[in-house]
Amino acid sequence: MVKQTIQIFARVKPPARKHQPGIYSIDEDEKLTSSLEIILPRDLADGFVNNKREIYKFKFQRIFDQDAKQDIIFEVIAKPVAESALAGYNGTIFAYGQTGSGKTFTITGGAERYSDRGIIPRTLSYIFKQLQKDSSKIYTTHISYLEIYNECGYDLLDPRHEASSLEDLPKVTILEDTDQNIHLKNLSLHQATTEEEALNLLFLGDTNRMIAETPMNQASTRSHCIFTVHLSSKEPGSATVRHAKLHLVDLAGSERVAKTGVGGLLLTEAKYINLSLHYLEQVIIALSEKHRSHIPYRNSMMTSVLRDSLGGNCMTTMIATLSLEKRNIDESISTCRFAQRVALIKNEAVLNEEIDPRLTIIHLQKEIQELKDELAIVTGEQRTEALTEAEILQLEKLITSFLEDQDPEGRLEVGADMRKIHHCFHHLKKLLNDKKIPEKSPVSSEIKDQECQESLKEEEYKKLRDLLKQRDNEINILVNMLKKEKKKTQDALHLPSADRSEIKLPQSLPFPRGNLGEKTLLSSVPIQAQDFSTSRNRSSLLHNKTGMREEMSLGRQEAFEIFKRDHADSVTIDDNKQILKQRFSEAKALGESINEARSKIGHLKEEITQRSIQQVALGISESMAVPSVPDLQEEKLRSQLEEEKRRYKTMFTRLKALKVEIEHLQLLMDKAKVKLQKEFEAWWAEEATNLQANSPAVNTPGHMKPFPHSSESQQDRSQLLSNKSSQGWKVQDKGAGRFHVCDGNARKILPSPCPSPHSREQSSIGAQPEGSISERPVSTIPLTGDRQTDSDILAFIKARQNILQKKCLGGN
Ligand SMILES: Nc1ncnc2c1ncn2[C@@H]1O[C@H](COP(=O)(O)OP(=O)(O)OP(=O)(O)O)[C@@H](O)[C@H]1O
Repeated sequence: MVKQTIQIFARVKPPARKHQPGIYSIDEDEKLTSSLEIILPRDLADGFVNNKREIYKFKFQRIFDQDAKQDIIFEVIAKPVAESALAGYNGTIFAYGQTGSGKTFTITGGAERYSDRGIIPRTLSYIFKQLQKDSSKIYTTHISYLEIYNECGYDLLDPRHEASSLEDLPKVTILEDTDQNIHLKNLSLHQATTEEEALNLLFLGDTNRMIAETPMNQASTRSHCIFTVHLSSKEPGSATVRHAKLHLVDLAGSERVAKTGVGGLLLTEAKYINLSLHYLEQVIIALSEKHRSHIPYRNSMMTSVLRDSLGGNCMTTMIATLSLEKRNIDESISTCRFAQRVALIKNEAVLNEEIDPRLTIIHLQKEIQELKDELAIVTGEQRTEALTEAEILQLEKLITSFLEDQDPEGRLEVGADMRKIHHCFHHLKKLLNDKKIPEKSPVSSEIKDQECQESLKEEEYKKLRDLLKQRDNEINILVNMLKKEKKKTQDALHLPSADRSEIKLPQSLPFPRGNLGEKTLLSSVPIQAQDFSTSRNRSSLLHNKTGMREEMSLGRQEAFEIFKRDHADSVTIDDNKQILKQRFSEAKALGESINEARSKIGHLKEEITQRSIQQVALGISESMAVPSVPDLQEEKLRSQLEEEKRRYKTMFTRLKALKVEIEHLQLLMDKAKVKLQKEFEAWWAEEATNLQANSPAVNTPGHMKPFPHSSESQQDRSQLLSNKSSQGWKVQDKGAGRFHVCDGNARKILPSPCPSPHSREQSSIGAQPEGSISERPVSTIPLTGDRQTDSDILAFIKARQNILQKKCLGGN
């Protein structure tokens, strides 16, 4: 059992703008703890005489200032917890702080750089590396990802749904058994056998979380998320299984409702969050008070789920995230106060061991059989019929292996069958006698002579056999040499290409099939154009998750292209693309070097073997003894071989690290794509609604006739799609479901490149000089009367026009 108080750490977020100096200071001098001093500037508004406290001092295990990087946070905070989880103890790391103070950044990581990955991906990476190293145990790893929003739990790892809102995800409920253990109904557990699989699960959960959030529900801010790694370990053959859970928790923003000044749904949410954080605080207060018998865990879902982490069987660590800007001072002080209380809580972590029921059953069955056999001997209920041939053969085999067994403790297991026991004794007696008779019995001279002659014959026979063996070897060596010479001649004479490629291709690859190694090493196709198999999975996941239509209408596609190009995140995406390209080419180059090293190793090995064969051949032809130590040349070859192996290993390790980095970058890019798509869809829907509102002709029920599928109308449609001239469009009611589209209306729905209100305003005003487009010829555009299709058609026109306008402006 390990008794430990909850460890508390603080992390200060870098300010958005340079903040006022002297707001806080960190004192690292004190042994084992650091202290944070928050200095509250005296406000003249409070009058000259005020007794408001000015300096607040808080102690933490360690305080990470603004420049602390993610790797240090992992090393100091998360690694020890991950280590104890691997040893079989439950662990929890939770981040607490106001909105925007860096909780998600610390727990999950930033979305821009690989180096920004947070505690979860780094912990997964660490755990899987350790599992690979430890072959003394059998490990199984499962992942779950729970989101708690407004006191309801949701399973973020539900693969069946195309979640477009949180309510689409399965609801998780709490069940309590008679021993007061908490069980989460509907929370799925997914086995992850590799780091990659675990990261994909994290990605799936984060994507579900992102997609399910709407502007009214910024889930990341208003929900609690618990990512859990469930580890089980067992020594081979042992019936004892150890279970450990590692919770990585991103709590909702801790700000007070009064300060946020919200109403409506947001107020309800804020109340829930505040309520659940209030209950968390109550639990913590109760735990920090001595002699409190009742701890109000059941008041909220979060405290119920984290019951073991707070005052229970768990090694728990809290990270107080602080945004120490002047306007956030009050919130920061309350976060620190909360942390000070948390630091008083003592947990008692125990190893969670249980006996594997399957193994227990096997043991019990064996015991029952042994007892039955014993009983049969005691009661004399023995079988009397003779042993069969097969049984005798089996027994003799058992006896032979028993006699050959070097283990003095080894047992001859024949069960409680008296017939078998008797047979074993007889057989052993026979063996013993057969061995002893020649030693003990008087030997006649005649027999001795005979034996002597026999042993002479034996010797001669042995000599001849050795000679034959030697000749065989010589023949083999010569045949091999001949083969090699023949091959060389064939190579020189240009073998057919298929044979050559066979020789060139490496026999084995640094990575299993379908992985980076294969593609990097073997293909001549540029590496950028390729994708990992996992990434293919991800992209289908992306489609599933966004509900992205496989084929967008042309107009929508064009609008999306413009939207994407001008989106604020496009710089990050482009940067990441560049980094990804670099990493790909580095991986490709490394793959090639690895291949070279591999073939060099092969050549060196072959040269060494060749040399040895030559030595042997020389020895045979000149009747010389083969030297027992390698000559200088061979030694040189061997040291070159060692050097090449070292180089290979270094490159291989780097390639593995690159693979992980590439996959992470791909995840980041996929996430950015999902976000972009989501924002585009929202913007598109909004524009379509505006368009419907601004286009009375389309709204008038009398004109909403379905689009007739006549050849004429199809011609109109194809005319629209094939019209590549720079025309403006305006919608005019022409009756019978037909509309004229010209510039006036179309300009109202121009896709704004960036969905900010400011840019939308700009786009609705239009950058085109007045009259330059509206004077252009009016064309007939057939609208279908279907809201979605019509807005697609109109948006297509607008997107085209936007491009044309840009072209015009560029031309001017
Ligand atoms: N230590 C840091 N270094 C660099 N950027 C950071 C750091 N901490 C936070 N940020 C950035 O600050 C912004 C807000 O951080 P984050 O989303 O992690 O806050 P949060 O506390 O999780 O907020 P919420 O409660 O809304 O979820 C993000 O853009 C993040 O990248």
